[in-house]
Amino acid sequence: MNSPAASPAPSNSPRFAILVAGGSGTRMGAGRPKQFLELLGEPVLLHTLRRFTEAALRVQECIVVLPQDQFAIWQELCDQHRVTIPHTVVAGGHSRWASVRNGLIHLQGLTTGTVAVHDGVRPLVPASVIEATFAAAEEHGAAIAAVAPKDSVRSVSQQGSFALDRSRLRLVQTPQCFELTLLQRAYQLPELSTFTDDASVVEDLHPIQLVPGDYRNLKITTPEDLVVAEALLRSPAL
Ligand SMILES: Nc1ccn([C@@H]2O[C@H](COP(=O)(O)OP(=O)(O)OP(=O)(O)O)[C@@H](O)[C@H]2O)c(=O)n1
Ligand SMILES: C[C@](O)(CO)[C@H](O)COP(=O)(O)O
Repeated sequence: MNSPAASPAPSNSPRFAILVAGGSGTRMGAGRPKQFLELLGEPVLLHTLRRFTEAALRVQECIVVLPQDQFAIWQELCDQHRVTIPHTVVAGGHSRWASVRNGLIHLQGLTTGTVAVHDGVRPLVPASVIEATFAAAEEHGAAIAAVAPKDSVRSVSQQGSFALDRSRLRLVQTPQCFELTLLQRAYQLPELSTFTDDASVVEDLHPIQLVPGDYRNLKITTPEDLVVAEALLRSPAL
């Protein structure tokens, strides 16, 4: 059931970011979790954290979600790279959903504000996309970044495959921003295997606004993504 659009948040309403980095990076197949692999000499997660701490974004607190057994590695990396960016580290869970929920537990008790959930392994997200997604969520309650597919798309089954109308499809990115109490309510519902992102957790409670994402905002998933990400980071346009 969809509830009516939230009333717009005031422009000084607090903003929070949950950066989920609790995964194990099986598709990357590297010796260490992909959030700690280096891009231009710095960990992927550090690039991501920096994106959310640009002053103009007014993010009050960044919560980094990591597997508990990786806290020490992250601390070592922060020491090694002299990281002074304030952030809170919270333990991850058995799935992305559980990691987001743990991030939200840290914000328990707060009743106002907007929260961005972002993959710790999307280090190239432009500040303009973060700002636009926060602003849309502050106006409408729930907003996510997405881009149109560039390739043709087919639906496959054991019977064969057929073409889909790509003009009706969008590829979903993060950040995904929500009015804090809406996201808290959505994450009190039971976990479903169909949840692949936060919009799928929220959509039965509230309509989701789509905000133009960015093709450079790739998710580091397989080894070639690292090569592309480094090339993009070197390009002056980002
Ligand atoms: N238990 C989990 C699983 C995933 N994530 C995070 O969710 C984001 C998107 O997930 P994905 O790219 O699938 O990361 P991994 O789960 O690490 O990768 P893989 O599926 O290849 O194992 C990543 O930032 C990942 O760290 C998380 O916080 N907690
Ligand atoms: C949240 C996400 O990045 C949006 O595209 C994506 O759904 C994560 O999926 P994954 O299966 O964890 O890679």
